[in-house]
Amino acid sequence: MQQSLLTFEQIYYTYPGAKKSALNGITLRIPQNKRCALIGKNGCGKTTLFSLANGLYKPQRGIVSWQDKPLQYDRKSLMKLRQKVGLVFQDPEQQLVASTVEEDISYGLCNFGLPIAEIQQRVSQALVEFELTELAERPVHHLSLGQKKRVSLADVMVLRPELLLLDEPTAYLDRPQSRNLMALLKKIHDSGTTIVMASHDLDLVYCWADWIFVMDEGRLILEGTPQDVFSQRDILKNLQLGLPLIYEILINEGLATEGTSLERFRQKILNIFC
Ligand SMILES: Nc1ncnc2c1ncn2[C@@H]1O[C@H](COP(=O)(O)OP(=O)(O)OP(=O)(O)O)[C@@H](O)[C@H]1O
Repeated sequence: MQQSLLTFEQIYYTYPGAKKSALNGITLRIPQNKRCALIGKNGCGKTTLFSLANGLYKPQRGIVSWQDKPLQYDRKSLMKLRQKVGLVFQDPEQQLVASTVEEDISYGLCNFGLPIAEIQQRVSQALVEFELTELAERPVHHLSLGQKKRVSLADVMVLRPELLLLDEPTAYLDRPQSRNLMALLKKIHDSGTTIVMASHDLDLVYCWADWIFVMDEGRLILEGTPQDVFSQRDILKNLQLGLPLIYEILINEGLATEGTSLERFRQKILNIFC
């Protein structure tokens, strides 16, 4: 059986003062080394689940475990967890804290108390990897949104997490920036990092993910390979999610049939776009 990195078991979470719970007994296992996508309507609980994954919130009921060990919520344990589970928020403004790009990338490493030489080495490497060297001295509030998103990803990746959670990473990015981001994610995944991406872009999800979770009203409704999930048209229609346009064209136009020929098309598209 595939090893799980992070496990949510029967998780319930209600925001303070809210009438309805955001998570309603969700059980979900994040498999190691996969490119996972989390999809679902606005407000179904994706961001909340991410916030529980790195201990930002604590469930009122249920257990979140890292490699089968229940999370501990004391400061030291949470620091350790956040080195392993990196969360990149949808809005980079929520993440950027320092005045310059270089300082921002070093912020987390300083918090973790790493030796200065190692901090400098990791920051220089991140500046190169994320093509931020020319922006190193720039104030973060002078950057474009796409540049801010790149910095927020660098902030997290510099800590070398084993699991990377990305909330709507391509939201507001233009096409070239989205493609650059996907190229970066490929490198990150190839280096052994498990990725979970919450996204409303079903075409991107269809091409990129090798495992998909479908949520609704704080629960997991479906999970599986892109083929497994998108062949469940009726369930997806009831959830008002629809299908990826690429998938619909391939099937409706008779260009591919569900099964191996469809998977071949998917792999081809993946090679072109991601
Ligand atoms: N800080 C908060 N206080 C109270 N309720 C909240 C808060 N944040 C989210 N919620 C509610 O919790 C539910 C789940 O929200 P969440 O942001 O997790 O959904 P989501 O799937 O990420 O949505 P989206 O696709 O729009 O980003 C929603 O009903 C939302 O209104």
